Parts: sequence; C-alpha cells; structure tokens
Amino acid sequence: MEKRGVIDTWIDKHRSIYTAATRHAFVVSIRDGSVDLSSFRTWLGQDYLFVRGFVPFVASVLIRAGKESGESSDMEVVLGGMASLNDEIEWFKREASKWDVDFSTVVPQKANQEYTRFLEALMSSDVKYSVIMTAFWAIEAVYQESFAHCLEDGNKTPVELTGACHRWGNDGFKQYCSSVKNIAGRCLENASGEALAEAEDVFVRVIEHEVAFWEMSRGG
Ligand SMILES: Cc1ncc(CN)c(N)n1
Repeated sequence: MEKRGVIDTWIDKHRSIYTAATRHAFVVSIRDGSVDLSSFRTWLGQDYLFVRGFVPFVASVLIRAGKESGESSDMEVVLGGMASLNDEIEWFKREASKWDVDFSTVVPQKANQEYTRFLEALMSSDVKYSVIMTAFWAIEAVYQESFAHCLEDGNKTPVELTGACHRWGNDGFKQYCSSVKNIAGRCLENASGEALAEAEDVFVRVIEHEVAFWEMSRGG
C-alpha cells in the first residue's frame, strides 16, 4: 500500500474544499449529462488561455527540477507533463473548431486572471522547490480527479465530451499525477516548518482557484 504522507493529511484536513474542487457542480453536470453546453464552451475558451499561462509555470518547475532536485527522475516527470501540455494545446485547437469557439476573441475572466497571476507569483525564485512542486501537483490532481469521475461507472457523460474527460481522466495522467505527488511528498519530508506551512497554504489556494475557475465556467 502507498505510504500516507503530509499531502494526504492536508487532503483530509481540507476535505470540504478539496471535494468542492474535485466534485464541483460543473464536473458533476458533465458526468450526469445535464451540462449546459454554453458553460462547456466558456470553460473551453478560458481553459485554453489558462493552459497558455500554465506552460511558463511548468517551464519554471522544469528548470527548478533540473537545478535543485537531487533526483534526476524529477526532471523527466516534469518533462512528461510538458509534453502532454503540447498535446493539450493541439487538442484545444481541434475542440475550438468542433465547438465553434474562436480563441482569438476570448478574453480572460477575473477568476482566470487571478489564477494566472497566482502562478506568476509562484515562479519567483524565492518560492521554495517543495512549495512549487506542491502547487504543481495540486493543479494537475484536481483535473485528474474531476475528469476521472466523469468516466467512472454509472456516468451519463455525453459522448461529445468524453474526449475532454479522457484527456485528464486517463490512467497515464493518473500515474503522472501520482509521480508528481511523490516528488512533492519527498521534498516535504525534509522541509522546514516554515516551508511546510507555505506549502499547505499554497495547496489550499490552488484548490480555491480551481473552485473559482469551475464557478466562472458555469457563469458564476
Ligand atoms: C484550471 C486548470 N487547472 C488544471 C489544468 C490541468 N493542466 C487545467 N488545464 N486547467
């Protein structure tokens, strides 16, 4: 059995907000087939913009993994994430034509701008490696858990949305999230009390931004 670490204790401690992010009404509406397709189109356009801002963040994680990690495999894990972002951007573009969304006219909404600003602040070299890794894991994990839920037994996910669900809900992405979680967990095992407090705070803030992002997609 997998060893329970500090991240699992934080998930338990902040369970209600964690569940609000991973079982948000928008996600549940995809799973039960009641999703409002105009919300899906809003999400698509906003998430495309988010992902473009996420690429430099992941690049900064990659640089830190190359420079600061004692483990050469950290860089390879992050590089795998970078490669899947490349596919993700291509996927968004294909979906845009399918859903008739013109990305060139999409303007980032407040929740998206605030999330991107938060990521930019995390790219500062003052932010500890363990803290940036915790954020990176949490960002990916919310999407993995949310979209995997839309594929679990009993789902009524509309067939035209299963592509999105498979993108983040597939087993390979789950494995990748687990590798990032292991890296963050290993760093946190040796972290100071101050770094632990910062990482917990960043974990909660990522989850809050994810909730706000789903709310925005629903038109909230
Ligand atoms: C808002 C958000 N959070 C996470 C992911 C997964 N990379 C995403 N595409 N968008």
